[in-house]
Amino acid sequence: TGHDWGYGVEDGPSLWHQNYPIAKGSRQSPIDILPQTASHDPSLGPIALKYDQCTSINIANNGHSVVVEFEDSDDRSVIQGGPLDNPYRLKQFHFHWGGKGCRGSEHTVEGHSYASELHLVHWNAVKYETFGEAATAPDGLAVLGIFLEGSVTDFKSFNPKCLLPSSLHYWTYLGSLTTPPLHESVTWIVLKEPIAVSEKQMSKFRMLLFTGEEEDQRMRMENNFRPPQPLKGRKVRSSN
Ligand SMILES: NS(=O)(=O)/N=C1/NCCO1
Ligand SMILES: [Zn+2]
Repeated sequence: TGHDWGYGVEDGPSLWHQNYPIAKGSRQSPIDILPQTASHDPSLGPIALKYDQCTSINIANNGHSVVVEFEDSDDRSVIQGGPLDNPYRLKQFHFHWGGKGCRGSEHTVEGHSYASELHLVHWNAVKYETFGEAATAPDGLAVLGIFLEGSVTDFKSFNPKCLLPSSLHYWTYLGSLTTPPLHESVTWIVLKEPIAVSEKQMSKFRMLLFTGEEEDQRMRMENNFRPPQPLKGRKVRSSN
């Protein structure tokens, strides 16, 4: 029941193509970002985040991550500017992390992984009626990726505004969802500066459980990240 995919040996990222052939597509995510190769594009303006009136609805363990859902019936929480032609509405945020140490992020920077990666998922409500419809359109989604690295500071609350680093410099490229159905509908915006989370907070993520096939099979939820995918000729652009 539930999803036909996971991060284990029997259902992990290398097998997803069996049920989701687009896994071998031409704009898959995540990728390994090479800062020297990213072309600096002066036409790329700053990204603007309006999360002040954000209204979270719930926080849930969906078996693959911990997800915080938002009210998306109006434009109270949007991202715009940068590579985006329209404002995109905040739908949810979730995390990917590793079992220990500094593996756990999905995007990597010159092969360097971070302990975790936060994804703020937004959809183009100007062009599409629902998140589901936007999720299958090439310009339907915009995901803001933020690296988390272990540090001794304590973790702030879940208000996305206070989760942001001081600099909003970013890399951007056209990619996909990193979890099935892997739709190639995402404009990725990955911030260059990581935010610091405490080891205590990281250990809390690691305590979240995957739901096993049999409810009594409580498997540990960790290493819920897809490895980098082929660039296939795509260009990664850099804000200033
Ligand atoms: N890891 S990801 O690309 O943000 N994947 C998803 N799936 C549903 C919403 O975001
Ligand atoms: Zn994600």
